[in-house]
Parts: sequence; C-alpha cells; structure tokens
Amino acid sequence: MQITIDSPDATISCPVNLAAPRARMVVANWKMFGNLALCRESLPRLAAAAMESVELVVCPPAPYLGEVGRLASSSGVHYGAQDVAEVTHGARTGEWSADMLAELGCRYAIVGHSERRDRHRECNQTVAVKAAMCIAAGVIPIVCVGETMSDRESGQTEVVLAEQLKAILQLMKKNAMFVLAYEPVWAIGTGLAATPEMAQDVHAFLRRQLALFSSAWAESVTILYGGSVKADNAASLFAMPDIDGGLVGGASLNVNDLLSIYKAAHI
Ligand SMILES: O=C[C@H](O)COP(=O)(O)O
Repeated sequence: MQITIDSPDATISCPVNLAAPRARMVVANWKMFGNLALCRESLPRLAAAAMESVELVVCPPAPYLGEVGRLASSSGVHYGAQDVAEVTHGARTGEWSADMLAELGCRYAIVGHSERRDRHRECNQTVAVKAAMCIAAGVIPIVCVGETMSDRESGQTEVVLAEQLKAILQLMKKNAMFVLAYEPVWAIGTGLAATPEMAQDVHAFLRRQLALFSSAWAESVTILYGGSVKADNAASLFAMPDIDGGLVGGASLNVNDLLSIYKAAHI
C-alpha cells in the first residue's frame, strides 16, 4: 500500500511501513553549538556508554554530520539532522533532503523544532510534509510539538498540541514509525523545566490523541520530553509512565552531563 503526498514542490510516496516497538531514547540536539573538537571528544565516550536498551542519538550541526557518522560507525550511537527540506531536490540553497540524510547514514531528523517554527515561520503543514519526506526516505522523523507560555496561560495547551499533531498524522502513512517530542516553548533553554507531573499529563494527552488515529501508534510511538532537561531532573522526568526519554539541548554539549542524563533513562 502507498500513500501519495502533494507538497508545494513535489509529489512523493511512502512505500514502507516503518512500524516498530516503542523505544526509550535520549537525543542530543547540539543546535548551532559545538565544533570538531566536541565531536572527537564526545563520540568515543558516548560510543563506549551506548547500550541497546536505550537509544543514544546525536544531532550535531549539519557540517559535522559526516564526522559524527564516521566516529559513530560500528558503535551503538545513532545520529541525525536538526532539520530537512520539504522537497526531494531543487534550487534550495542551504537546504538538504531526506534522501541525502539517508545516504549519510542518518537514522533520525528533527522536524518542527520551535526554533524553526518561530524563526523560519514553519507552519504545521510544512512540518507535516517534512516528516513525510523523512519517512519516504527511511529516516525517522523526531517531530516536535509544544505550546508557548501564552498558550498555557490562556488554557490553550491541548488545543495547540492537538492541532500540531493532527496536521502530522493526517499526512503520515498510518502506523509509520516516528518519534514525538513534547517541548514546551517556555521550558526551552530557560532552566524552567516542566515538572514531571505536568509533562506526564501532556504526554498522556498526546498518547490519547495518537489513539484517535491508531491504537498501534498510541502504544508504539516514543514520546520524548524536551525543555531544560538536566542531569539533576532527568531521572524524575523519565520515571513517568508516558515519558520515554528526552530531547536535550544545552546539557547535551557537556558529555558528562549527557551521559548522566542517558543513564537516568535506564529504568
Ligand atoms: O531540542 C532541544 C530542546 O530545545 C531543549 O533545549 P534545552 O535542553 O537547552 O532546554
């Protein structure tokens, strides 16, 4: 069975069902930080620590993907990109396609991070097309959703999240494998993480939304929490039943902190 997706610039089709059991994972999003020295210092240590029970994923800035891929090869560490184009190819200076990421050995690509939604004006439909592009190329999208503080204060958190998620699920082949990351915008880079209970409430809500589309999705989709995850709060967040790991920004740039967070995901 195939699904055809009309994006603004191309028509693509998703030939495979990538459904798989729900995994626990910790994803390091280096954002636009780091350098070759960080790659060479951290990857060997991460490779030594990586275990099958919890996936460890590094998403460096795109120029370092080749080096991270080389250093991660034959280790248990996976790697991915922080974004992907919504088309397969074209005159798109500064962009790269999901096929290119697959060719580089990327297992994952982050899509819909709030920093891209905000700075690059990416709407739900754009994020949905990017996620579908990844799936068509055999790259697993890590789809970010999250509310702003003003959404939360006006009682709109669930409405906003449901809209963001619906756009993606409507375009995706049913039960295709993807990872969902709940990242409250107000918690990103602020040091103000959601409490475990607050995050759990949202993760349970997201799982119920997934169930509206497919019970298999509700059971199999890994839902990560992101937003000021640190070595000292990771264990309490990851102990929650619907929190399957973390999408970690600032703390992932310190290999000791990242390893502590990774250890906390083993429960
Ligand atoms: O992708 C990661 C998130 O934006 C969280 O960033 P943070 O851990 O620096 O708050």
